[in-house]
Amino acid sequence: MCLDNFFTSTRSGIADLMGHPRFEFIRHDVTEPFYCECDMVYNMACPASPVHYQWNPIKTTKVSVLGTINMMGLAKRVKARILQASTSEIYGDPEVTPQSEEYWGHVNTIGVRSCYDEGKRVAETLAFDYLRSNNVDIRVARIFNTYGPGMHPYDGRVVSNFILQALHGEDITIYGDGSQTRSFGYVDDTVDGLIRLMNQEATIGPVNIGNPNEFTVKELAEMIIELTGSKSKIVFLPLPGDDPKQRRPNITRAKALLEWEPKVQLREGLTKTIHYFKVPFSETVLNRQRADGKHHTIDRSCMFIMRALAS
Ligand SMILES: O=C(O)[C@H]1O[C@H](OP(=O)(O)OP(=O)(O)OC[C@H]2O[C@@H](n3ccc(=O)[nH]c3=O)[C@H](O)[C@@H]2O)[C@H](O)[C@@H](O)[C@@H]1O
Repeated sequence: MCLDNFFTSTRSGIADLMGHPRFEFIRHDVTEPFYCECDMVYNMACPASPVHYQWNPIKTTKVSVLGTINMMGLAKRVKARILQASTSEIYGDPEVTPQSEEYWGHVNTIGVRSCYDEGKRVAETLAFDYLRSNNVDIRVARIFNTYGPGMHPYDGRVVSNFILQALHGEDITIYGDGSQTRSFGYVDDTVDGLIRLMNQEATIGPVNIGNPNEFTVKELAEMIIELTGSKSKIVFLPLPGDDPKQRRPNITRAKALLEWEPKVQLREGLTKTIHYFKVPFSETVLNRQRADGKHHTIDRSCMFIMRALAS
């Protein structure tokens, strides 16, 4: 069963699953309670791109707070195991590197990113309080900068922005001087890590799920220009408020307890992602529709809103 309100996604993302006998889609916003029978809940709900989550920051906080309360309540009622998707952003602008799960973070409570960072921190607190108060069977994953095929072209995050700019021959927009670092995790590795965390008994978390290989944003831009063979030029724009200077996971816990580590490194992952973006978005959707012989409504207005938000 999949719940989504399509705030940052489109129907095309699940088009190939529609009609599958073991897949059920329900349009729902997790800030409202939800009732069903289930064994496991993955609470992944929340806009994750800074452009999206800052667009309606109060709603972003509501998703992390009310949404987590509603999903924890569901897990409590039906005695389901629940995995809460947390984020590297709970470490804020970290003063230690790499970031291990013991680090409490360095977060601005009143900045433009606080709705997401503090919202996700409260979501972790709620998960552990539901465990302590109601014995809910929780798992908490801290996900680091995931990218890959399936991303919305106008997601607004750095990987999709740079690839689209490179493919269209537009300027590559580096915010700041490009010396800030990120550690990019390929989507298949992230999904594998989340499923392993859900399906084991050794730890409830929090567990960092990310690739410890760290790159500057400028290195990322140069790699994407090289892999696409683009003639795009790099331009430098102002750095957004509270943008973290460095981010790199310590994954000792995931290695030891989940026997997990990333398999796909950045160059390979980017190559697959570039290939995905080379097929025009609408064509990808149409191909999927042709493949399963069904017609699915494409929420085109969403694409245009995303483009406006990202610009
Ligand atoms: O994935 C994570 O661990 C978390 O961090 C991300 O935040 P951020 O790392 O800032 O994500 P991006 O928007 O992709 O930015 C990465 C870096 O690239 C820079 N950037 C972004 C976009 C762009 O066009 N140019 C550019 O230089 C940003 O300023 C930032 O320094 C997102 O908030 C979440 O997806 C997530 O929870």
